[in-house]
Amino acid sequence: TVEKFFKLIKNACIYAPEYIGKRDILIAGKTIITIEENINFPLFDLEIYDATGLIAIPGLIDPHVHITGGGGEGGFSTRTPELRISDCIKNGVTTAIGCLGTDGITRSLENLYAKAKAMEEIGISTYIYTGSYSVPPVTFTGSIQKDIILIDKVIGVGEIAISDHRSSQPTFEEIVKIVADARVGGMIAKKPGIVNFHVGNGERGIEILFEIVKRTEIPIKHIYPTHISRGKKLFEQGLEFAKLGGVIDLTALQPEENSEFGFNTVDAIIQSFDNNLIENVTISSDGQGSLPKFDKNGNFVGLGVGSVGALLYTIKKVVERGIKLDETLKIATVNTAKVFNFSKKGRIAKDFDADIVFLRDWEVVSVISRGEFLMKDGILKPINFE
Ligand SMILES: CC(C)C[C@H](NC(=O)C[C@H](N)C(=O)O)C(=O)O
Ligand SMILES: [Zn+2]
Ligand SMILES: [Zn+2]
Repeated sequence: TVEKFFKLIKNACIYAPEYIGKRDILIAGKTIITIEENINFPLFDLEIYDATGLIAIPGLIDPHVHITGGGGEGGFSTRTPELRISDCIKNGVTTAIGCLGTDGITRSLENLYAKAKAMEEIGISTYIYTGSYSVPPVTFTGSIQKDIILIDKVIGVGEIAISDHRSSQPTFEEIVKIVADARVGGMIAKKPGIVNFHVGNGERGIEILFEIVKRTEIPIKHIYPTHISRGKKLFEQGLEFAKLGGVIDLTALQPEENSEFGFNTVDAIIQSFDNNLIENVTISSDGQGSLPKFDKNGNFVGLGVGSVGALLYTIKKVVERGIKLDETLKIATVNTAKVFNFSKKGRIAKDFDADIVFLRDWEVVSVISRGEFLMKDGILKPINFE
């Protein structure tokens, strides 16, 4: 079916993320052109979608996804599967940033780039980090600045591992040069130049990141640490980082994880609200990344694999704890868009990309990405081999 240029969404209950109530939305091509109480355009050859009874939220932005798979920390048979693009659509993720992890040898940046382009061909907006866990980072061109300046999808470096037994044990000098290169490369290419740091369970936590802020002229916005809710002490450090104006990324609670065991991302998000720091918090899924799994007593029981469904699942869990949906949505929409200067993403608003997810009781019913239905009333757009 050929997509109509004009689409009229009728009577959606909109969380933009702020709650604006029942509205009609007119879409032209990839863009939202107006949102009003009642839009009647009988003149145009347009598609009308009746969203009565549905909640509309902005397409979710997932800033850390192992789109070509990751893992391998338990040997070759523990290398995790690459992302199924339909998983993004079914879970309301319309923008994703791809990364490599521990294994920067059998996983390649070229493959990461190709997968990001595949997702884009289907209709998901994608970007990638150059590098992987290790320092010096693996690159396309041999230079971080060249990668950022010459390869359009590269918007920064990540996930660079610190305070982790699997890191390269990078020195301050090595780390600060990566952030410096990301900043200058980003300036020249008009990109955010973000360094996404993987923070492990090590005692040092994000000490080295505070040092960069303290000892150099580099603005804190280039430093974007993730997994910050993996431990209580690290999260407390994270709140201090947020108080300096930094943004901390929390790995979302995975759909099969219960939020009752120990300190977890839902607790961390609630605590961020209580400290009035929610504007400085985002969540990411670590989708297709390997996740150490623990049983109800916290014993390691093997490796799980992250799911992009963790974003919506975490938002639901936070709302069930009493935080309003319009507040909670920020951590996977506008806050994330701000980190990366995505000026047209993260909001249901005039002139923004038409990235809209329709929910009924937390079930994703329909997804529009860049003005195109990728799923309509439960029916997915055909995706090769999926
Ligand atoms: C935050 C915790 C739970 C998961 C986290 N995952 C990764 O960093 C990705 C993984 N190493 C891969 O390369 O696929 C971890 O292992 O620490
Ligand atoms: Zn990681
Ligand atoms: Zn990861």
